[in-house]
Amino acid sequence: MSQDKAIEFKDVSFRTTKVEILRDVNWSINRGAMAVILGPNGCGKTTLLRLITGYLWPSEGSVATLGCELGSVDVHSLRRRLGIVDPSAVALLDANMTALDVVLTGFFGTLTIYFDRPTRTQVEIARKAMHEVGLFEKDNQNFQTLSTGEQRRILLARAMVGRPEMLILDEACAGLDLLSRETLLATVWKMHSARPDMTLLVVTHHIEEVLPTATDVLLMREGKIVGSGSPNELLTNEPVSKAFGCAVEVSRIGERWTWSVTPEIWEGLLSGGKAT
Ligand SMILES: Nc1ncnc2c1ncn2[C@@H]1O[C@H](COP(=O)(O)OP(=O)(O)OP(=O)(O)O)[C@@H](O)[C@H]1O
Repeated sequence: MSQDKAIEFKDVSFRTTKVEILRDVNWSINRGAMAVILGPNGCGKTTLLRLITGYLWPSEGSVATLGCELGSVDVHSLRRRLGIVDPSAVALLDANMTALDVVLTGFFGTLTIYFDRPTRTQVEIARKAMHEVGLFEKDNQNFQTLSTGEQRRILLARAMVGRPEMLILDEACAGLDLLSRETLLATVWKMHSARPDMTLLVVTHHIEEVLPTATDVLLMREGKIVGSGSPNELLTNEPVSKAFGCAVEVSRIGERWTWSVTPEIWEGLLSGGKAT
């Protein structure tokens, strides 16, 4: 285990009593990295994240997050060093909160603000975070009435108030239109540029969400690593097609990646046959 590493998986397998979900995962990223875990539905991304955040325990091997090995660390104090943007949390938030209240819950790791009394300094920090995500003037608006794109940026501000050493985006762009997605990505990119020591981990199944300055990519399929390396090495037709189980054309346009699938493989997809 190295203190320079933000994440370190060594020979990790994870299984329930019935199924093996991850097998032989060896992967590490340095602190300050901008990393992406990319893979299709069901490849094990959420399970990897639960191991990183200490909600699950490896069946074999070891997992270290921010230099702390699971098993020899208080996971609650570890989680305070992480900022997590998880859109599925929206459904769990107290419905009566303003946007500012939601940002303030980031200090307490809670889903409501009514049992906590934020200090004046915390309110100031929360307002600054709202400013940084471009939503300063929405402080008093009920969170549930914000657009989905605005809600995501508020969740980002919530994740940032505790000055996390690692920011984790868990499918943070899911359900966003192009402009909302790009606004969120641009905000995250700017935040990371202003905090080069902060590690950024983006978990996604969309190649378009790989940021221009990403340093590391982990490609997953069916609980196993298809490849890990730099975006230039990994984001090419062969490894991406292997990970996603169909023939994909990957293109780099400027500093971004995009992909497409030609209708020639549709027949194979519809008949449940070969799609590659
Ligand atoms: N508790 C469990 N019991 C049985 N199978 C499980 C359990 N948890 C996850 N799985 C299975 O493990 C595989 C990986 O699940 P996981 O949620 O990690 O994938 P994912 O890559 O995050 O998927 P998605 O992108 O759809 O969220 C899936 O096939 C899932 O059905």
